[in-house]
Amino acid sequence: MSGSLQVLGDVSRETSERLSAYAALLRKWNPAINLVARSTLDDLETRHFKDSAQLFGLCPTDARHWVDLGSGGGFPGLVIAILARELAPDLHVTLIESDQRKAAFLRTVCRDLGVAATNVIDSRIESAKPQGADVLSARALAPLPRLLDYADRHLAPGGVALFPKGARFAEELDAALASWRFDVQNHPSKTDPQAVVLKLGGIARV
Ligand SMILES: C[S@@+](CC[C@H](N)C(=O)[O-])C[C@H]1O[C@@H](n2cnc3c(N)ncnc32)[C@H](O)[C@@H]1O
Repeated sequence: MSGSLQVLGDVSRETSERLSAYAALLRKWNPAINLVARSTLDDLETRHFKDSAQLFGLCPTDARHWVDLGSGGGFPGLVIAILARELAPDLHVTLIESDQRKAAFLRTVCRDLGVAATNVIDSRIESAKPQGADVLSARALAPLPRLLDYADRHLAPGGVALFPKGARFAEELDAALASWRFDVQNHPSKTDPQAVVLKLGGIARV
């Protein structure tokens, strides 16, 4: 992994080495448990690492608990945890992933890379204890209305949700507004011209 994640500016050599070690473990485990689509392995850095890292810049400075839902191979949550180790040492990261083999992978990466302030919950989002997150993220998990049900369970009052979405994000926002009200900012994706990162606050049922 290059020392500059571009979307973030420079990271230290130690962080860059941790990200590279994570990428190596991902390549090793991927054939067995399909952590990311094989077609994306040639472009891991942009498709997964930079795509995840861009969310870090949207994190409120006073956030203490970031919860990533349906983390899969660790995107975006585990990239955030690795960056936080250097850039936001007071930020604790929780990864919720119900697939036991993927959860085992996430724990292995955290242990091998010394990413200590990270907790992996290997249960379903719907049954995990409410997390009181300051920041909630989920990539490629569910349509926005379902993500808002999850936010209702796991977000603290005043917390924000960061949801990367594709070109049809406006339709998802319309569908969600039938049952929810929220403030929304659309941040153009730094890795995909069709995509956005939705930043939602003030989430409440209509
Ligand atoms: C399409 S993958 C996306 C993984 C990752 N966020 C990414 O962008 O690469 C969705 C992941 O969410 C997990 N998942 C789906 N529904 C879940 C639920 N209700 N509770 C916990 N994990 C769930 C799946 O096991 C899978 O690993």
